[in-house]
Amino acid sequence: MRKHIVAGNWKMNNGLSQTQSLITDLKNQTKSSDAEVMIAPSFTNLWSAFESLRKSDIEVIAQNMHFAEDGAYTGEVSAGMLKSVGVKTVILGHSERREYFNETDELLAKKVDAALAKGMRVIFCFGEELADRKAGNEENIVGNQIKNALFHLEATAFKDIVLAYEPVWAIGTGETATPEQAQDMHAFIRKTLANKYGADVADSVSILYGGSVKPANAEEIFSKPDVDGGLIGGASLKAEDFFAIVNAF
Ligand SMILES: O=C(CO)COP(=O)(O)O
Repeated sequence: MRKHIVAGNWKMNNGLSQTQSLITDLKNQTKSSDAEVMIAPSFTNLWSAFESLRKSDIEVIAQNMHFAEDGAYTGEVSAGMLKSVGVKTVILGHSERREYFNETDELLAKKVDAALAKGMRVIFCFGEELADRKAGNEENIVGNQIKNALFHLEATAFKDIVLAYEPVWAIGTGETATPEQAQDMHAFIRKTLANKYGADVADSVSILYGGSVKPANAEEIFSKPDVDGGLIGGASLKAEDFFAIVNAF
């Protein structure tokens, strides 16, 4: 059985006191689904979030990392640093990193390798832009993003990989992929994995959908057979909304 996962990507939101109050609110929520729950606060709040959630089953994860072990990379954070504050999972390849920080497939391949080498789990994000979808080119774009950053890996590496399909046109826009569009793309992603690594690997990898998931649409999206969870932006900043989504499974 593939894992159901709901992860909140807080992006560049919440200072220390807001982080602590949101975590208090999260701890007051009741989980009634089998989904693994994760939150990704900013780097500055990882340690305090980890400490506050030590006894909870909400995992604290990071939004990004550098590929180098350490050294002269001003402003960057390594896998080792993340592990030193209890973080075991990192989001890589978010479209905002690709767009605003010029992260390429080639760079992301190095980051994936660095994270896996440290024994971390990776939530690897990708997705097409609106123009790609309008041109009917979305499968090509997504297929290449996956191949270029991940297909140098051995099959065994996929036990530590979670995929997140986030169509850029649906992020923060209020526009969601329809459940059918999400299902079609997730099925394509699984087929792409199966062609390279075989059905066993393809069937074992959780594929999350991200892009304007809200309490009102989560249940329908999560009901699709190849949608194994969600990567949630805006709606993860309110504990009640986030748990309504967690409990949509
Ligand atoms: O980018 C996202 C999660 O990583 C999605 O953001 P929204 O849920 O705000 O559209």
